[in-house]
Amino acid sequence: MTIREHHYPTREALAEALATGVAAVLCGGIATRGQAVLAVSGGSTPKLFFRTLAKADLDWSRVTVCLVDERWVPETSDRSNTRLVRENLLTGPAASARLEPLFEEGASAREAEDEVSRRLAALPRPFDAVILGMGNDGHTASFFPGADRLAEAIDPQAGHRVLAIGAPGAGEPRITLALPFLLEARLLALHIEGDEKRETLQKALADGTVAEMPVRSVLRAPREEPLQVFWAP
Ligand SMILES: O=C(O)[C@H](O)[C@@H](O)[C@H](O)[C@H](O)COP(=O)(O)O
Repeated sequence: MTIREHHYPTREALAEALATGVAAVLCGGIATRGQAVLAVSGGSTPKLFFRTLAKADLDWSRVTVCLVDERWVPETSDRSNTRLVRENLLTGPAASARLEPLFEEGASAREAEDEVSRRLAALPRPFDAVILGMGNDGHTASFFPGADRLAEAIDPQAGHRVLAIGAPGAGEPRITLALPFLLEARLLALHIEGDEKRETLQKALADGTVAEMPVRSVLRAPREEPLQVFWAP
């Protein structure tokens, strides 16, 4: 896939630009099919982007937000990506968006997989926008090096929408959208910040295996539309 890099002098400028781009895509989805779906990543990077996007002037009641991946912890945990989205994105005008969480109380990630998959099946496809993050170990979504179900998660033939996944570097068990589902998105973006992540991306773009740096499964995927990389120092 073609990679288009957008560099900004500050994280604030990046957040403004990414929020403007995502809001435009969501407006387009609402205009053409009456609703829009946005899948976002968790972790520490997206907070400022979420707070900026939350102020966008669009009909949020027609937007569904879901996560690219989730750590299998309840929303009371400060590791919960759902909590991060609720507290930073679903605020102000965006509070009227619908949240489709990946977590199910009282079940393991593996037990909840079918039910979460059924809930996701009810969402319009392709998603309007998918915003990925990346770790310095070369993971994106919950496609971690050494993950127990990495092959299934990135295999277009496996037929998963979502799957439970575990890896030594992942902390708690996780659930992640599968690669083919992510690749369908109208806007596919990778949001990274700092010199270390820029170097990680350069390394991922060079030769090497997908198992070693699973973000390569995205970078090397056959997709006509480019991957939009947003970076700031
Ligand atoms: O739940 C998560 O951990 C993610 O969705 C994950 O894929 C994230 O995007 C990267 O780990 C980057 O995380 P940071 O922004 O914290 O560096």
